[in-house]
Amino acid sequence: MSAFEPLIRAVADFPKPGVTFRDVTPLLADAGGFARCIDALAEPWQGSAVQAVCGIESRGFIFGAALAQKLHAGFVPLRKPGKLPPPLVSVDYELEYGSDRLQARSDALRPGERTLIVDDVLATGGTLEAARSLVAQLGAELVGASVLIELEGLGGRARWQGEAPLRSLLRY
Ligand SMILES: O=P(O)(O)OC[C@H]1O[C@H](OP(=O)(O)OP(=O)(O)O)[C@H](O)[C@@H]1O
Ligand SMILES: Nc1ncnc2[nH]cnc12
Repeated sequence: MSAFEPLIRAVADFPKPGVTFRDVTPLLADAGGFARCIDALAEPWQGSAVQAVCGIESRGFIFGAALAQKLHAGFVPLRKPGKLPPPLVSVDYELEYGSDRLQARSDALRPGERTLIVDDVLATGGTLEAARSLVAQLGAELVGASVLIELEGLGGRARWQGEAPLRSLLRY
């Protein structure tokens, strides 16, 4: 078991019956655990010359911003609708419990900018695939994606398209 796995709380039947919610707030509240988690997320990308980290609203902002600092990269928020002013690029996607839209400023990434996508959880993979599509629309170079938690039963990895590696620290 990893050092920070005990800091993730499993909550049955949240936010709806049948879903086991993986709550990362105890991990965030633990200074040492959170620091070790960011170190572990950063480790595979240390030699990859990452220039921008895209974090997905909202829990992906927390891990993505800390990871961007660790990798000496900029941070780009990929946001839910109605949060960013135009001009924007947008992608619609399906969630484990609903549907949503992800947006970025149309000049958020430079063409060819070496970009890493970060989120807390990979479930059905719709969110991460939407983020990949936004990065492609912006003309950046996708280095890869990292998530803290991969829910293996939900098929998210199979939806991930292209050559860029997808890494997860914990799998359930
Ligand atoms: O792989 P998927 O099935 O697409 O699901 C994963 C996404 O679901 C959660 O986000 P949520 O929309 O609940 O937002 P939050 O981070 O604001 O809580 C999680 O933070 C991921 O972004
Ligand atoms: N089971 C889950 N736990 C936490 N975040 C999630 N996002 C999508 N599915 C989730």
